[in-house]
Amino acid sequence: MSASEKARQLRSLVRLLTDASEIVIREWEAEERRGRLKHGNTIPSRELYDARRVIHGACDMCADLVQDPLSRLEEMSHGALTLMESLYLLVAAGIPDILAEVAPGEGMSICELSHRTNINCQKLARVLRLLCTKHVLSEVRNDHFANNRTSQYLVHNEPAQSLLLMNGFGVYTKTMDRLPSVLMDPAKTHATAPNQAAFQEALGTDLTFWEWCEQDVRQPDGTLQPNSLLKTFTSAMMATGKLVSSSIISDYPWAALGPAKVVDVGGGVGSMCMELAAKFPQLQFVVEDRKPVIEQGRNVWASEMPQVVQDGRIILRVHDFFHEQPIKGAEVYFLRYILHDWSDDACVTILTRLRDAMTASSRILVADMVMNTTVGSSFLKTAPPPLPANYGSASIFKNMQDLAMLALFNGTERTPEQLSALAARAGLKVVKIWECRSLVSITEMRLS
Ligand SMILES: C[S@@+](CC[C@H](N)C(=O)[O-])C[C@H]1O[C@@H](n2cnc3c(N)ncnc32)[C@H](O)[C@@H]1O
Repeated sequence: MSASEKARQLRSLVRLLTDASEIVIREWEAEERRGRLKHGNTIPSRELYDARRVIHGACDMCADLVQDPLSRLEEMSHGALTLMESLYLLVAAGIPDILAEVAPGEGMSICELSHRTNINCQKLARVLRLLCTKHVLSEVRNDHFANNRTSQYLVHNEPAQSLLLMNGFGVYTKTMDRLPSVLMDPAKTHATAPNQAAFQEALGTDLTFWEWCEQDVRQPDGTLQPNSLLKTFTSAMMATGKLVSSSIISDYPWAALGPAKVVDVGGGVGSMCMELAAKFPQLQFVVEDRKPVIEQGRNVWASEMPQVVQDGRIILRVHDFFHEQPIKGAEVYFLRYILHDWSDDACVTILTRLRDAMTASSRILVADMVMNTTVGSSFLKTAPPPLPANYGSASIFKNMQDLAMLALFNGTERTPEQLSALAARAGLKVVKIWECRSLVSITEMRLS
């Protein structure tokens, strides 16, 4: 790229940053006038949502433009694992909760933190300083650390803490470590089965991730106990679900469905339906999943939403989504975080079972990440140039999740075109992609 091209690009990015920043500042001021404190997971306006994406993508593109390529590559190559493990240590040692005991302006001395966590003082300081450099924590004066806006979010927040613990668990790091060798192995590179992924190579098992998680683990005293990863995973799913559920509720016209039946296929314990039930009293729900999950779900609903159970608005039933769908003609068949776990052929079977149960007024709502490429898609909003069509780094988490699905299950996050192709193979058509103000969008499918 010539000097003048680089200059043009840098100036354009800075203009984007300036304009988007003004939008963010206006929204902050409006919030302050309304006297409400905004937390990270409330729903932003469309304008604010897009401005955030622009700032995120443009900052990284500016860095790419001005940074030396080798230092950038070196930073990325070291960065992910080091950051992941530092975040893991932060949470595993309980540091955000400990720091919540002191005034943010004062902070806590590293000696006190070392005493409370039993971690060597100098070594702990180095880990915390890496997180300060990444703006996750603050060093308010020499050797004194305090929570900031980001680490404060973790304080006594078990689901959010579980998310960071889960990623730092050996299972995930070992699995990602085996991904390159599995992709380069001619015998394994084309595998699509959920028990022939990097996960099986890493853990030396033939079981799928789900089966492995549900196996009891022998303890040092010889007793068998449930795998602790399962509990952490369920809690982490709650944190991820919470991040996206408000946008799923706000960005699809649920109220217009009236007294409709929603079948949550592979619905887990039914956490999404709980949120919908609280908001839309006319809706009726069926949550379907595997037996151990449904048993857990019955307890959760009895304690959290007993009135909905008594009113007969919720049915929890054991159902394998590869078999005939027994609830015929429901208005909505909802699939959140299901298709991304499975290969195309498996997804076509899941969708075909639903197609066979649908009538003209039924729809399938797929709530998954919808991937955009840097080149763009006619189904999705395109970022302003010179950003790539998918807003660049603002979408990087989607690509990371996509590779996590590949490594764990041979699963995939899909583009609109790939979702349309799946729908067509199952005798369905995509009628609309509802772009939600979160990482997950809703793809609506009808009978074709
Ligand atoms: C990633 S979780 C998503 C759960 C829920 N939809 C949500 O958004 O919280 C995938 C779910 O699929 C369920 N599942 C896996 N295989 C299944 C099958 N063959 N039939 C029904 N449910 C299945 C799992 O038990 C799990 O609850």
